[in-house]
Amino acid sequence: MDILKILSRSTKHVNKSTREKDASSVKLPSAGNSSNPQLYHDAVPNSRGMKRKRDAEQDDENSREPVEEAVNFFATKSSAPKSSSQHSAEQSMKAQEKDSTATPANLLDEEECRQLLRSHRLKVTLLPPSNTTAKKVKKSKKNKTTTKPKTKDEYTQVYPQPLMTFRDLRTTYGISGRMATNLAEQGYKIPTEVQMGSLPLLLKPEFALGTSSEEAEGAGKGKGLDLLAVAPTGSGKTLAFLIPAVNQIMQRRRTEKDKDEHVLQAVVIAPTKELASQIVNEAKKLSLGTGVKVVGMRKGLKIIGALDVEAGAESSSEDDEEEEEELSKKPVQGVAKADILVTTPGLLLSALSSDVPEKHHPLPTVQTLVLDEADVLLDPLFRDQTLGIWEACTNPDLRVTLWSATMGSNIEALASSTIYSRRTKLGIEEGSRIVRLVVGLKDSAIPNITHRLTYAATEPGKLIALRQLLHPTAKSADGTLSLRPPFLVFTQTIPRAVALHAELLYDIPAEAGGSSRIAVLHSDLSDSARSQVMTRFRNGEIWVLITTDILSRGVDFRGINGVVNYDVPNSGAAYIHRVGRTGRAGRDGGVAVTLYTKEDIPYMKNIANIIAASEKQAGKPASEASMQKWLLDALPKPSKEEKKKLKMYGVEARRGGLGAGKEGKEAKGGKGRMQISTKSGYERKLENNRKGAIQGSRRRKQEFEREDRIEQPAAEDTEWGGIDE
Ligand SMILES: Nc1ncnc2c1ncn2[C@@H]1O[C@H](COP(=O)(O)OP(=O)(O)OP(=O)(O)O)[C@@H](O)[C@H]1O
Repeated sequence: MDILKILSRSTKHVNKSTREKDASSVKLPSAGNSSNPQLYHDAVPNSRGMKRKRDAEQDDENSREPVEEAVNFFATKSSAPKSSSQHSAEQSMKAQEKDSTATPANLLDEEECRQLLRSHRLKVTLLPPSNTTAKKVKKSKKNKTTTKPKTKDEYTQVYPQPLMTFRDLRTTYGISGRMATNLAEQGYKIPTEVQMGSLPLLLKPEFALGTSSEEAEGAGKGKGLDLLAVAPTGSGKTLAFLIPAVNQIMQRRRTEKDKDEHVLQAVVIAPTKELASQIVNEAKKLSLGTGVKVVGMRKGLKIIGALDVEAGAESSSEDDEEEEEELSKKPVQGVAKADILVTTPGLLLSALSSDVPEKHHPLPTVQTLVLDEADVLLDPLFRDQTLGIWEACTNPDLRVTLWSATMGSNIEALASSTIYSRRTKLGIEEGSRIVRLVVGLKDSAIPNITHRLTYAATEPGKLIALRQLLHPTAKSADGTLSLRPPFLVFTQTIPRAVALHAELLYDIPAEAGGSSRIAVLHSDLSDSARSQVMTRFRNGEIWVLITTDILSRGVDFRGINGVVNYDVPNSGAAYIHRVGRTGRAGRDGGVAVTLYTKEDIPYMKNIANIIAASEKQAGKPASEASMQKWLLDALPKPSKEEKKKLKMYGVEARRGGLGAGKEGKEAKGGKGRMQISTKSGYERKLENNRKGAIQGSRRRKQEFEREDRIEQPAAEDTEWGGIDE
């Protein structure tokens, strides 16, 4: 099944010709248009006739931007005419291929930057320089009210130099030749919007902000900047934070005597092991041959570079050696001598815990702290752990970058108050500026996904609907709907994921791989089982992966065709992240199906609004919108309390296994497997084998009849017909 190989995100370098050959053989829809990973190319006229326009329905702060009348903010990349930026990116790419003599890019004037950033829907603002934010947040805690840090109007918009091509990283921003080669070998040519906006700022802030307003001072004068970046799912945020991290380490090495010593300089935190291990792979590919060492945190790993909290003395290299020697006698523990450490918050914090209660070993050498999926990391579930690590980073030159496709104003407020209060604690008088970068419509799904809401009267009805997606040849209530594998199915709880897996286990006939094609992944599985499932899914051995929100964030399966929300997500943000597992890096054709019953109706408004906004972004005419206005208007608006409850506990009827009501309640909190079928698993297996045999015999007959006319492919190359459209 070579079509499924594109799921892989391996650590191997891919030879260009092989990659092109693979890509051309790929027929999957979401592997379609990926020649340009950018999402937006709004046309920007040359005339300077500015006019303020406010879109009443776009109640996001992006709508406050002055926009030029001719800019079509809802144009899709396919329908929008090629903008100057797109032309220049393509031209630069061609020039890069032809001409290897590198000259630095010219500094664009502010108006040019403004136009380019606008055409890619990039908005960059400086957060207020004072510590007003911190004060307000503290006050709000006391009064138990939520206060926004400052009004949006008080943020200052700036227009940094955009990155037009990856070649400029070498010629203008000074990354090493080896890293530039690694990027080229991975096939990266045109930067995505978030890379376009953030890389100049993080690599050379003084250059990037050189032509910008006076407000940019400070950030541009050697104090650097901290960054909050909000950019769509699958838009390349990983590279955007890894390139500056690796570059900073290489710069230090160039100037230091002991070039080969590994000093922990960057920590990347991600909420799940799966995401952390994916980031490790990406970082390794990027730093291949640079001498930069990337380590993924594991249980029992001791961090070299952490100070002893009681002794308060910095570990000398002698101490390190003794420590290492000591630890080498204990096989359970390892020692992380790394330049970059990638970790989940709990793992690192427990490695830093000391005998002094509430005190952690500090990490004084860390100068870059990256929070990937920052809104989750600063959400109550992980907040204390993340802030604990942040506090342990005591280096006065620490720069923090926060990344996500969704970031509420409460998270922004918490991030900036933490930056300011940390400064006060460390006695840093004047620090870096906090920059916020937003790509596209904030908190919206990417515009190239097709969304479907499918109503089922009852819980078993959802199972029928899911089977119809699996077997679209069967008579379907929605005949237009079909989903090609591979796809992900999200449930609300672990018991429901387990039960659904058991229910569907024998749905794929043995001749197509049978039960091995369907798998389940959740946090109750062992680490090795989880990573095995991930590998099999990436290799295309698994076609349908049933999971919980554990895979909703950050995980990148390149060729995934669809996402099924078997259970509605617990929040609008959860919807955006779940469906964002498809249609990545600008690929078209991803489908997101959400099944719902009457129990879910009170919570559908949020999702419906996101779908409507995303379709509007994609330029879909109202007549073709999957969210018809009458449905949007008819859905009840959940109260704040209901939203909070939903986020914390999910839909009540689904807190247990597949059965609702009493059955569900019994399974609440339990890990038991529940089934809604009246037949035993064995009976269902026999029945499915029988069905598979009948289907197989029918197909063999058809194939036999066709044999005279066409050349028959080898048996192992044929796909199981049940899943095809
Ligand atoms: N400039 C680029 N050109 C082509 N592909 C790219 C580019 N940058 C990143 N990609 C690819 O895009 C995919 C998504 O990237 P990444 O996982 O970093 O997205 P993300 O923004 O972190 O998404 P999420 O919000 O879901 O975590 C990856 O397969 C990556 O290799």
